[in-house]
Amino acid sequence: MDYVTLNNGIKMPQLGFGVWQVENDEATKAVSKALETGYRSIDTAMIYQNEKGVGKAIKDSGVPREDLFITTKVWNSDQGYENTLRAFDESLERLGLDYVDLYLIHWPTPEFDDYVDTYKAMEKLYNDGRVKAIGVCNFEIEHLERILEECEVKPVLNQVECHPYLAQNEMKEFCAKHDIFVEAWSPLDQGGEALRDETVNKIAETHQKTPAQVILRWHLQNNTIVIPKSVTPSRIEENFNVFDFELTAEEMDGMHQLNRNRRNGPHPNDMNKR
Ligand SMILES: NC(=O)C1=CN([C@@H]2O[C@H](COP(=O)(O)OP(=O)(O)OC[C@H]3O[C@@H](n4cnc5c(N)ncnc54)[C@H](OP(=O)(O)O)[C@@H]3O)[C@@H](O)[C@H]2O)C=CC1
Ligand SMILES: O=C1CO[C@H](CO)[C@@H](O)[C@@H]1O
Repeated sequence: MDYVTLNNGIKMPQLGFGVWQVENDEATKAVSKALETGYRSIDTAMIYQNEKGVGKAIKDSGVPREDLFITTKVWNSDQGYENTLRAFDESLERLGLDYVDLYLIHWPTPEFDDYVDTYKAMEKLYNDGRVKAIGVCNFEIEHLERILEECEVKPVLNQVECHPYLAQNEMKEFCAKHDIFVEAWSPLDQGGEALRDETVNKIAETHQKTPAQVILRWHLQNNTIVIPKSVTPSRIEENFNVFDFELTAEEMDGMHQLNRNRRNGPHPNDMNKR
């Protein structure tokens, strides 16, 4: 397992495990399998409604708390200073933890213009030692610039949709300049088209690996943090088994050519649902 060092000195596994669209009981099973396999970073959110199931797997696993890296997120309807503090307490209780490693704003919802207040509540949680790191999701460069100008604690990462068909090159460049990691959500294109891509499949054949492993390797070699989701035990293992091969510069270049700026999720400026 490779770790990255975030801009506040905290270490985070570069490969983690996502649990969107997994209900509590199934989340307990999937996270238990992931922890057994060796994953140490789990990505959930209040809106996934599975923090309890995730918490149960953590508790049952017996893995020491300090070896785990647990991420959850404040949902759109909980934004604002006081709401965020309350939502955080509720998430912590559902998870059965006394701190989380990373707390993220789920969407900027720019029409409501309260992500700066939300972030300031997260700074309080950070300064009080209740979260080890804070960051954002789905922020555009203009949103990040406001946080960098108006707040004191730099976000450690921006979690955005990213896969070979949505490479996020501009965001990667901006984040690298500011010592902020990009974390890829839907890193496997939600199990869709990118896994069937001809270039990806040819590279997979060369290395005797699967298309998913090749895509995860591309993310890792781009210095991106990844959180693939699966409820299938064999895929949970497959997605973890990506540290014994490397893509060549030429293969990386071939993968970079696949970008077509094609999203599965909404554009962040269009996500203003509360
Ligand atoms: N901040 C945000 O706004 C968002 C964050 N996220 C986070 O990112 C995580 C990952 O993104 P997600 O959208 O779930 O999509 P992923 O790109 O991780 O793809 C998950 C899908 O791919 C399938 N899959 C997994 N591994 C393989 C494999 N090796 N071969 C073939 N198919 C595979 C899974 O099927 P199966 O489970 O049946 O095995 C599932 O259908 C989420 O779970 C969540 O934690 C996601 C969306 C938005
Ligand atoms: O993480 C995510 C998955 O769930 C949400 C919807 O329920 C999405 O909006 C979000 O991007």
